[in-house]
Amino acid sequence: MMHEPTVLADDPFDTANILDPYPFLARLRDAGPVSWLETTGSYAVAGYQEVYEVLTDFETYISSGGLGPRDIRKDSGWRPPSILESDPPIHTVMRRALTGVINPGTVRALREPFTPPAVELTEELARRDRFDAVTDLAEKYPLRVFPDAVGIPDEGREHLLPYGNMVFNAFGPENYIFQQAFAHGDEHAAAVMRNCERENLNDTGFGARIWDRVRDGLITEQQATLLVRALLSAGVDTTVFGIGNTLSVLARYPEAWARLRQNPKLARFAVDEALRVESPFQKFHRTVAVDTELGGVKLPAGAKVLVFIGAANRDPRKWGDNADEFDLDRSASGHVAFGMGLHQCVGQPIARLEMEIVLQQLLERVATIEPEGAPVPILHNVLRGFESLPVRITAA
Ligand SMILES: O=C(O)c1ccc(-n2ccnc2)cc1
Repeated sequence: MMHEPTVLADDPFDTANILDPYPFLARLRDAGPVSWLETTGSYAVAGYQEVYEVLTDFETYISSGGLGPRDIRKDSGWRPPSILESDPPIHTVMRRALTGVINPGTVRALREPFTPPAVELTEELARRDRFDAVTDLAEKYPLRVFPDAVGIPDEGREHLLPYGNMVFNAFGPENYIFQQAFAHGDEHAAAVMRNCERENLNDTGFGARIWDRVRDGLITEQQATLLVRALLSAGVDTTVFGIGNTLSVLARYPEAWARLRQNPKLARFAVDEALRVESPFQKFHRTVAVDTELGGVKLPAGAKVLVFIGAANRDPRKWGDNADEFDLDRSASGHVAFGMGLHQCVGQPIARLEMEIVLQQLLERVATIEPEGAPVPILHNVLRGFESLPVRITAA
């Protein structure tokens, strides 16, 4: 039988709930399958089962309304819609172009060029007894390897992180975090957009391969530009936080670190379990396409649904009573840190490769790692990560 959603006055985008999200997320899961958030004027799903349902039913919960609180079909967003803000059939063509370029086969070849920068960075850090795992490593490594993989010029790379910060904060409300991210937005956007044009891309990177699909007649020139923009929008911040979050978790589990040093092949499982516990991409919206019901609650067409990835990844009904804990023996498969279904992250082979390489190189050179003081969480509307993560280490 149908019932009203639980109404919550909590603001998921206020400072307290951003800096320490998990108590609020537990309350949200316990409030019922679907809640109504008065502060954002959207429904909310935080349980694994309901999040899985929303992500996989892409015809009821659509993406062309945008991932933010506003329906960009009505008042067009701040830029042309991306693959992320598209539904079939437009999405199908763009996704096919991207999976032809980025897939486990093409990404496997990146292990060779992606490894030396991780060796350099970790060798330098292992000579110290303390460092900041975010500013000294997580923020540096992706910028050493990913722009070259896309094939963009050297100049202008300093705009990549700030631009990604804008893009992701735009999936939240236009609060002061959003305003700060957009402070020099035009400059960042112009620099990034220049590097999406074919003439500014080299002939060997992912960018050129995407433009090849224009020549094949699969996508238009504008779609090629938007796909390269997607890579540059998403390919840096997400992996910076993925690396930082993985290290923030592992630094708190010394026995897991010791086991990983004995068996570095477990790095892949450690990355998945860390992404489940501290998901970089915490939340985003979907838009209800047709009147529907979920968890006994009626959802009218046009409504926005805030999908709490980070809450689903810690749902005790899915993961058990120690869901908030890192457990190297848990199978984290099925976690939704990379989404699920039609829009599941096409960049995940690259993200996984970067996180595994950094972790494996650090494991080789660092015998023990532990937090040195409290990490500083970043104030961000939808990403979970740290501005600073001071650690103390002993060299191997
Ligand atoms: O086209 C864009 O702007 C865009 C595309 C993809 C992402 N994304 C988010 C998480 N993984 C990828 C973000 C932005």
